[in-house]
Order: sequence, then C-alpha cells, then structure tokens
Amino acid sequence: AVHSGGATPKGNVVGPLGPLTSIAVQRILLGDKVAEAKFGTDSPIDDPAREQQELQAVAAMAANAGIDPDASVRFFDAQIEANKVVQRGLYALWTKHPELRPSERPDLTKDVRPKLDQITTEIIEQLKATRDTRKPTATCHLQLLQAQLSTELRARLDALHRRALKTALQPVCT
Ligand SMILES: C=C(O[C@@H]1C=C(C(=O)O)C=C[C@H]1O)C(=O)O
Repeated sequence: AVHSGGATPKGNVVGPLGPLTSIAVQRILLGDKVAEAKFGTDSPIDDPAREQQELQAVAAMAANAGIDPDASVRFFDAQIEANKVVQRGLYALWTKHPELRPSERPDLTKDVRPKLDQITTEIIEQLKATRDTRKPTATCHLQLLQAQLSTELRARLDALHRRALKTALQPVCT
C-alpha cells in the first residue's frame, strides 16, 4: 500500500466537506490495522455483532447531537462497508504475495477498535456540522468531488483505498 502515514490534516482539505472526507479516510486507513490484526487468526473480516453494537451507539449519539439517527446509521453502514473493502483487498494481496504479509499483529480490541470508536465521535460532529451541505444537489456533489480528490492526493491513496473511499462517501449527498 502506497498511502502510508495517514496524515490527513483536517484544516488543509478543500471545501465544506473536507473535514468529513478527511475523517472518512482516517477510518479507511485503520482498515489496514484491522486487517493486520485479523489476518491469519480466527477473527473473520465480518463481525456482525460488533457492527450492530456500533450502529446502536451511532443512533444514540446522533439523537443526542440532534441529527437524524437513521441517516447517520446509513452513513456509518457505508463506513463499515468501506473498511471491509480494505480488509478484503489486503487479504487478497497477502494471500497472493506472502512476502507482503504484515510482520506485526496489532491487538484488535485494545489497540484498533478504540481508535475506530474515537473516529465515530468525530464523524458524528462532522455530520452535524455539514447538515446543510449534505443534500442531493449538484453543489453537494461538486463539493464532495473537490474534497474527495484533494484528500486522495494528500493522503496518496492507492487504488484499493480510493475504491474504499468511494464506498464511504456514497451516502454524503443524499
Ligand atoms: C473493523 C472491523 O471489521 C469489520 C468492520 C467493522 C467496522 O468498520 O466498524 C466492524 C466489524 C467488522 O464487521 C472490526 O472487526 O472491528
């Protein structure tokens, strides 16, 4: 993977959807850590119980923040799917190219999931901040494209992570 670093400073990304897009990228980059944690273990890529628990938390946090819980859950569904796009892609790569397999295995529960939970809070904040921007309009799609392209360049996303980002951003202008 070429993306490395994962430095995607919110302030430098273009447009009103820049911060939301940048956080979505940070979550996608954690997909690498999730894949490293699970590859070669009994933990499957899909963990429906964990997903249910996250989506319930999202609904509660959205209600608390005064934004639409159903729309927020739909947005998170896409973030979770995007994370699994990364995991599946890296599994395929590592299966075909054993020399590229990770040498370290992060701890999913202690190390990786707390970082995902932190990002959940930030995404809820950005969903609230972008409430008026996220509409099914040409303007929204233009602003999204602007944020997407600038973030892809900044984070140097490879094809796999760009595909994941496309999945993650699909519900933004809805
Ligand atoms: C990221 C994980 O893998 C999958 C993706 C999830 C997510 O993006 O939040 C949650 C559960 C799994 O289906 C994980 O197990 O934590």
